[in-house]
Amino acid sequence: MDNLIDGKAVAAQTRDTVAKAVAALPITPTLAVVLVGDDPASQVYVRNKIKFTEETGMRSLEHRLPATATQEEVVAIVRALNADAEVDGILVQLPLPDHLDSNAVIAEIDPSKDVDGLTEVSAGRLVLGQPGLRPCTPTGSVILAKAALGDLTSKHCVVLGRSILVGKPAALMFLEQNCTVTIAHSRTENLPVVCRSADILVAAVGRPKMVKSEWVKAGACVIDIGINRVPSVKRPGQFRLVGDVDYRKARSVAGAITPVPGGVGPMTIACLLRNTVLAACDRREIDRPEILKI
Ligand SMILES: Nc1nc2c(c(=O)[nH]1)N[C@@H](CN(C=O)c1ccc(C(=O)N[C@@H](CCC(=O)O)C(=O)O)cc1)CN2
Repeated sequence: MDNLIDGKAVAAQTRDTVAKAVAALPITPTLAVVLVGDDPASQVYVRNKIKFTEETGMRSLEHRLPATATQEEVVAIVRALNADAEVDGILVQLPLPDHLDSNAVIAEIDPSKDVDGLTEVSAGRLVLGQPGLRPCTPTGSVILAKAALGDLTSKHCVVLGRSILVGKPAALMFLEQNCTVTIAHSRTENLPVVCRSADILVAAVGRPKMVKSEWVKAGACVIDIGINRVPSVKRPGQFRLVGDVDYRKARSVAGAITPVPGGVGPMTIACLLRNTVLAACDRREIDRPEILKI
């Protein structure tokens, strides 16, 4: 059954489009990445962010701080990057070590360089329907849904999850695509019934395989944002990645579905690159490249 939405392939296409947009610009956008501590997954993500930034023709700067870094030290780096006219985008890799206040660090980022779309200004622009920098994972989810369905106008989109980082912005971004949006969550009554009413079901709850195949309407498009590490049965002592959807069974019901891994995850980095170009254009009063429109 060919109903898999290939996030790796769409991410590669998105990076190609970003590279074309960069090649046509009169400037070279610069992304600064801040990594605090030595979380192994964060190190991999940051390595890939830097690699793809450079592969798409942009410049990257990397700032690494030890896990013992103080709030003041992290904030000082962000402030220095805010003041550096060469820097177009600032990304602070999350999660930060527990003793640091992530919200306070994010609040320091100059909104014009907020390529993660996480500052209050970016969130406010999204709510108000104003142009701005949208969060990367929700953007990737919209691009994948469009890759499967084309125009999303009038589709009923159910977003399962209401986190500030993913669920809420995803709901608003599907609304921007003229979907009729329902936000569902752990206290929603008849959750399976609500989910089964969706043309597009976006799962962002962070609970492994919570969404069962019976929750999926026949032919629906399922976007699984969950990336959960669970113990591997085949390889004791090791972990494997699963989404929020029971993929194997849901795949036989859905019209289109993203896998985990290989679905929304790779789009997160591709959309970060896209945001870096958009931030560079906005800051330098260059029109946003038409080919980067969603
Ligand atoms: N500042 C940010 N921090 C974090 C973000 C973010 O968007 N901004 N998101 C995640 C981590 N993340 C990017 O930073 C990210 C997560 C997952 C993937 C990805 O491609 N996942 C693969 C599987 C990779 C694996 O084997 O572990 C997949 O799903 O196929 C890319 C980026 C939290 N922090």
